[in-house]
Amino acid sequence: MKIYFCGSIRGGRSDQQLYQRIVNELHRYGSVLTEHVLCSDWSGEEGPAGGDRAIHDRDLAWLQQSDVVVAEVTQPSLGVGYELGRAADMKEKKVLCLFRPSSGRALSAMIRGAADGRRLLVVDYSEEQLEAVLDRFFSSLQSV
Ligand SMILES: O=c1[nH]c(=O)n([C@H]2C[C@H](O)[C@@H](COP(=O)(O)O)O2)cc1CO
Repeated sequence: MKIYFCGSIRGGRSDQQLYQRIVNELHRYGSVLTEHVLCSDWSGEEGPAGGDRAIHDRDLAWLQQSDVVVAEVTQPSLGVGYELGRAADMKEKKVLCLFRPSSGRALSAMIRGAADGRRLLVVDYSEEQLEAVLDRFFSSLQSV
């Protein structure tokens, strides 16, 4: 299973340690195409030659190839919102958005309002529930 993980980079890195935990968990279910989201530099990766254009084109190709998309959406990020919008337009792409209400933020209506309970899910969770939430999501894929 190819998993495309989305998390904020230039949108802000305050959840970086949580992204690490999520990616570690995701390894139990498949290969994670976007490990570089864990990069420590807020401005993004050192980057492939070709700069932002190359990052965009490479990521969209990975998004196409992926079986599922898992996004941590608590830290608002233009890039993550864009990836989710593109994924929503890809037929039969399963998308899980993870949001922590304890952040005190309100998730964009354009993400929460896109949830259809089937192909695109938004799950409100707390960090202690992470493993159980992922387990439920990936088990539900097997039963499809
Ligand atoms: O260097 C990068 N590499 C990269 O793959 N991305 C992608 C993956 C992340 O899920 C998302 C983060 O977007 P943003 O940087 O706008 O927060 O965009 C974003 C950047 C920097 O914008």
